[in-house]
Amino acid sequence: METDRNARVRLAQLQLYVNNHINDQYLTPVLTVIVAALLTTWRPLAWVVTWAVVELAIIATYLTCYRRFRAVDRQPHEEPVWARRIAWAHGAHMLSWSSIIVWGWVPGDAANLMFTMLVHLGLVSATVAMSNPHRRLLLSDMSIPMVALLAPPLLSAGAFNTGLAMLGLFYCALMLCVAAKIHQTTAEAIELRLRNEELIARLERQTRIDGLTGVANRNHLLATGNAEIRRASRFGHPMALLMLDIDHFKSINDTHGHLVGDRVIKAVADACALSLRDCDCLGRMGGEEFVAILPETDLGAAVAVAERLRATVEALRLTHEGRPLVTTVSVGVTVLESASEPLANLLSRADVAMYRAKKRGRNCVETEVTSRALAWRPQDVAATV
Ligand SMILES: Nc1nc2c(ncn2[C@@H]2O[C@H](COP(=O)(O)OP(=O)(O)OP(=O)(O)O)[C@@H](O)[C@H]2O)c(=O)[nH]1
Repeated sequence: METDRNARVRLAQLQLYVNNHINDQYLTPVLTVIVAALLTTWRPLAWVVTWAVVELAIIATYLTCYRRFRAVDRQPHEEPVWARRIAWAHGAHMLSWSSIIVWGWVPGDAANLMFTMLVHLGLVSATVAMSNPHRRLLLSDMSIPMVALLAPPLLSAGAFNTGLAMLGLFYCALMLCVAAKIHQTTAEAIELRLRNEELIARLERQTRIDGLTGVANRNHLLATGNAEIRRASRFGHPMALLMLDIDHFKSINDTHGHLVGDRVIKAVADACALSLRDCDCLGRMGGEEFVAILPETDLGAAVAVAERLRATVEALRLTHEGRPLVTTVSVGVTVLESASEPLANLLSRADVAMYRAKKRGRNCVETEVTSRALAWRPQDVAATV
């Protein structure tokens, strides 16, 4: 979990880095042209044009890499791969700019030296400002312009050049401290955000899920039921509702204790949830009573589902201390009978049916529909909406 969160923090740092750099598409081509124009003062036009063309191609490559990164659904374990790709793509850009030193610098020409140093001061500053979120990228981006900033004055003798090298060194040290601080702050902020997101997701889950069984709780079940009624009414589709109650549950509690009773409730919920479709919603109404909302299901299909659930629970072979726990359910079935019918009506009909099943001897399925159900056809609604 902790390793996963670390990978997610680094992934978020990569995201920040890419977001920071995505506007390079407007800035870097313009800067390339301006710097190239200035370089023509010292170097032959053909060299400068070649450099500018190569640099523009490198910019296009790393921007493509960023766009891909933003377009895909990234998983935490892929972070090192993306970090490497992005570091290479942007590192090439930094190398290209730093190459100005190799061929653009004219030894002994102070104005030219100041120009190349200024370019690299700018690169180091921008790198700190934009690359700080991610250690790997900071390294790949910063080390090249830093070397390029310090190398030229060091290569020339004299107090002036030594002074410039010292200044450059001081500036780089300062920027490294600033980068470390920003890195720490952003990492903390990202980690806090991720923890908050996890917490919110857990809280949201808790408001929907029944703590004992893991199926929907009463509130979520009722909300889903109402939403499914609206959808079924709007499109004129059928919808069914089942009510399941564990038989003689009180005697399980009384004989084996509440903890065993809880285990039985959980086992029944698990078995029923596994037997339903993904689009169905199984919820615990309370105690040992469950309700299943079945979208796109007419009465015949709903009875078949109810029978399947009943048989599934009957087939459970639960034991406690070597003794079998006989577990069965009685199921009441009903369907949506008219457009926008209140959920309470369906619950009440399913309840009536379920109690009829109890009276019939339990471990069976009963249905309850009123005569209006026979008159109402789903397609009538579809034709009028
Ligand atoms: N272990 C446990 N027991 C619960 C829970 N909620 C309700 N109960 C108990 O479940 C029992 C339900 O019993 P009754 O409603 O009388 O029904 P029954 O014994 O299942 O009998 P029939 O429904 O008529 O088959 C009661 O004793 C409740 O205290 C729970 O979350 N865990």
